[in-house]
Amino acid sequence: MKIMAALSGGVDSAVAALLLKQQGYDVCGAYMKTWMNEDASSFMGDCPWHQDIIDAEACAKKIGIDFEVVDFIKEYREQIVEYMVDGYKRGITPNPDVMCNRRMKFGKFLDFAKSRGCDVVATGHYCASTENFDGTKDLLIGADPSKDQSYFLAMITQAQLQSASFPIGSLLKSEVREIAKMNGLPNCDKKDSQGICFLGKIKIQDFLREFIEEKPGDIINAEGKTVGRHKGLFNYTIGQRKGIGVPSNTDNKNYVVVAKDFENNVLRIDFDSPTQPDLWKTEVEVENINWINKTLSEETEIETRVRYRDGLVKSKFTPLSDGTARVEFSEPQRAIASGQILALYRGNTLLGGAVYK
Ligand SMILES: Nc1ncnc2c1ncn2[C@@H]1O[C@H](COP(=O)(O)OP(=O)(O)OP(=O)(O)O)[C@@H](O)[C@H]1O
Repeated sequence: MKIMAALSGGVDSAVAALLLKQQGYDVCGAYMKTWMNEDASSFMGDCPWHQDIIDAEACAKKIGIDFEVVDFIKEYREQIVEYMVDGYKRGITPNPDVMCNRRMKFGKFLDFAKSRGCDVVATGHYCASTENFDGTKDLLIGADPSKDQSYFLAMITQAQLQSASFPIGSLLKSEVREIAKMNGLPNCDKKDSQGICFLGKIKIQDFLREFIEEKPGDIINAEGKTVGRHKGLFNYTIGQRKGIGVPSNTDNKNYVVVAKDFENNVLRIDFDSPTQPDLWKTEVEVENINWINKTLSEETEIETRVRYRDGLVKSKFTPLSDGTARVEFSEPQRAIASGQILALYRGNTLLGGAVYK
């Protein structure tokens, strides 16, 4: 079996490649050049990708595997950047990191790996997979609770999982760094990447401003009174407290964004309280449901993760006749935005994902 390691220049993917090599697999490595690398550099200024390629190549050399840089700039623009900009233009909140796994890393990049004679793509994600008796695979939560990245894989398919390897999923981050140090990987002290993978330190609003015309409109409070002007709805997130620009007229109560009324170009705000019905939801509808292995076609008690950094919540999943589903949470969940991803779990197993309607 030949494996292509997706090397980002970071320590996690370098250790993933190293472990596979040490286990005796035939491994090669590649860095995926995304849209950020060229198109965006004009308005994003200094980007760390030059260093990432240098680091990825230096690690490959140290591990003793072939390395190449693949140009996916056009594909990334079509598959991820356009999906994201288009979503914000329609008033929803897309999730480019989740889509990057489905469409790029285990989509275009996997196709490329196959064209190079590889059967599997290995990444440095903190998650794991196991094989069942019937040959299907399940995707499991990573062993390091503070690093688990299974959420980002909620929209991958069984076929993609069959061609995926997650060599560091059973390790803690501290162990990964230790392995990198012990084996002299040149990036062993490199800081972890943060934020949306292709934006790095750039604020999403600054990025979107390049593509979406800012349409100012009214800010309306719970009594229906216009209390200010917003700068364009894409600049705001449900649940946001800071930067609304409307001072609170009541002691000890702060305004929060509770809804983005896209049709009327209105930003709705209210006081932040656990009983605010737009802000706190015990029930949501989801669409575009993806099952990684088995489909749940009946009402089932499962766990869900509302967003990446959140814990698991006990939930009742009820499929509806039109391919959508209703999800009832055991306790209210804050600031759910349409277009974002709800990850579906049972115990340690990631069942799949769905998009908030
Ligand atoms: N530009 C890239 N080229 C190739 N593979 C990539 C690239 N960016 C990310 N990956 C792969 O996807 C995995 C998860 O990406 P993420 O951006 O979350 O990195 P990470 O968790 O910080 O890991 P790392 O330390 O390897 O950068 C990486 O471990 C790597 O295998």
